[in-house]
Amino acid sequence: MENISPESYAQDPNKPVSYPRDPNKPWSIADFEIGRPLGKGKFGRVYLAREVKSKFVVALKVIFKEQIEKYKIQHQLRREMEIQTSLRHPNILRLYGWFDDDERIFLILEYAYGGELYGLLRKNGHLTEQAAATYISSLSQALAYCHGKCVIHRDIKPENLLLDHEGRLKIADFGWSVQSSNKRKTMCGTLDYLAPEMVENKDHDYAVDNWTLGILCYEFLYGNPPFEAENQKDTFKRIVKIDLSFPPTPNVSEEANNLISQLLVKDPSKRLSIQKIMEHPWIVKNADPKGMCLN
Ligand SMILES: CCc1cccc(CC)c1NC(=O)n1cc2c(c1)/C(=N\C(=O)c1ccc(N3CCN(C)CC3)cc1)N=N2
Repeated sequence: MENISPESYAQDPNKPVSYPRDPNKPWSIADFEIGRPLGKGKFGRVYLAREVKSKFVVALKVIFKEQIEKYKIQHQLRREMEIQTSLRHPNILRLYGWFDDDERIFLILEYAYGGELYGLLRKNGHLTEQAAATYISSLSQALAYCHGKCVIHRDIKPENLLLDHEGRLKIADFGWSVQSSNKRKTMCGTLDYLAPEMVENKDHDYAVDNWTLGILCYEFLYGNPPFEAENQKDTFKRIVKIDLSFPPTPNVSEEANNLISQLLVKDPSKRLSIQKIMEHPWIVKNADPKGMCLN
């Protein structure tokens, strides 16, 4: 199923199936034609797939049950599925449903044609201020929506950000997200993106996602995360010290650095709120209101 017709990308991610389906009949692998592998993570692989009857294109994430047992991620996976199924936002990848067989669990995910934002960042080295501001604005809107539903993502990094066929950002992989009631203390995500209160294993709340927006904005514009170091220990030290510097870079404005400096603040209560991010002059001036960014 290699060359899927481009018009199928125009499929509406919120209307996955257009024919009446027996809600009690669970999906099975027989309902899908499997295409090329799209990517692989620690716990599974993702394949391009198409639902046979409706021809609706999806991404099918396959996770082996023995891996779930081996890494003891039952709770994390269940939380990811409950959270991502319940979220409906243009910048959050849809989880339409799931099914399983003896060995595997299958997640039926929205297909993001553009692939990982990470790929774009690596290819171009850095993003334009327009692209960076558009993605930070989209992320802010998605996070405002999540925080409104008491969900903290906690693991926003370029590898978990996908692009659809119109260059619209989609947050994927809610594997580390939590309902904010139970503030977990487990370390999660690579250190580069962790806020001080997380690396210092303190209680953390929504403001960790605001911190991460600062990290991402810096990385989008400068091509690497701000506290990158030779090893985790040094990254750790740089984060807790807020050892932040802006190399003089053409095409990166002072307003961008101003926004980043108001997010990478040690005291979580002093970080710019999501609302204030969306009203920041650099965002207002550079972000595409439709959230689309065809580089
Ligand atoms: C198992 C894989 C995995 C592990 C961990 C976290 C995540 C979330 C990102 C994932 N991926 C995941 O869940 N994914 C859910 C997905 C998904 C991944 C996806 N698309 C792609 O991965 C993709 C990759 C390259 C692509 N290209 C076409 C255009 N070319 C110019 C470049 C290549 C086009 C699409 N759509 N829904």
